[in-house]
Amino acid sequence: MKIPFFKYQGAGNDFVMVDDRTETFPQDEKQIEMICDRHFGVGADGLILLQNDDISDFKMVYFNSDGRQSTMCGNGGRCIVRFAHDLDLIQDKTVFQAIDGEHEAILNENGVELKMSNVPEVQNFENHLFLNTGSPHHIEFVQKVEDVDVKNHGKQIRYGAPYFEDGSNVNFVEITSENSLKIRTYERGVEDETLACGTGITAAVIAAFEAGKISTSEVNVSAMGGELKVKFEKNLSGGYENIWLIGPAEYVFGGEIEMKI
Ligand SMILES: N[C@H](CCC[C@H](N)C(=O)O)C(=O)O
Repeated sequence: MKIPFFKYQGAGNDFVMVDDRTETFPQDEKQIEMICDRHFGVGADGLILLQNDDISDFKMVYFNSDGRQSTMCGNGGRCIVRFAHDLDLIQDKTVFQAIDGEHEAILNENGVELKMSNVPEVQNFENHLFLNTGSPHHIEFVQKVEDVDVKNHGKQIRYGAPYFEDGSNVNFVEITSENSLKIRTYERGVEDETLACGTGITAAVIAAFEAGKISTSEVNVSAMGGELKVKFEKNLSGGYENIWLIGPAEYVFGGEIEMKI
């Protein structure tokens, strides 16, 4: 079966997008892995289905490049909003459903602004913090992100205690001012460094504020693939809400993929 696809990227985190409002896309792990393969397939960090939803504009279904469905993808969420706009499904505002619930988003001169799930708790350990921004994130602060062996050190943490097979995404963060930081991320399910990770960027900003390393609630983030901004509020019960991930989300090219039913 030939299926049209549309390649999008958000700060270098790239995705194969499929308009699956007919809900006929074969959700087959091996075929999705092959589509995401950078030599034998289209090549992407993940594949995203846009499906109809009863109560909101559309539904997002996310698969990592290992072919397995996974938790929330922040950059993928920003890219599907751009995709929905390009399909004339929405104008410049939307509300859609993802695996972690409802998300608002706005398209404007900043690119796409995506409202992220609330973060009720941040766990603070001796050498790292852990929180879930729609996906699980291990955050370590380092002097210089360019000195980190992200792939090997990230893999060790991702598969080590207490994460094991389920794993976590692993972020190395360098504070560059009281309202800016640099980040590099090892992504679970891609099993490599990606050029940006939206839920990771969000987690890094919240962890930096929680650890007293930044003092503002609007933070500029430099990822390997581009610049993003995170805005948030800390609430009276110690959690975080009204969290927005802001940055570019662009169409790259389209084509057709051959799939076995
Ligand atoms: N690899 C992540 C999901 C995608 C996260 C990332 N691409 C983002 O932009 O948030 C996981 O399995 O937890």
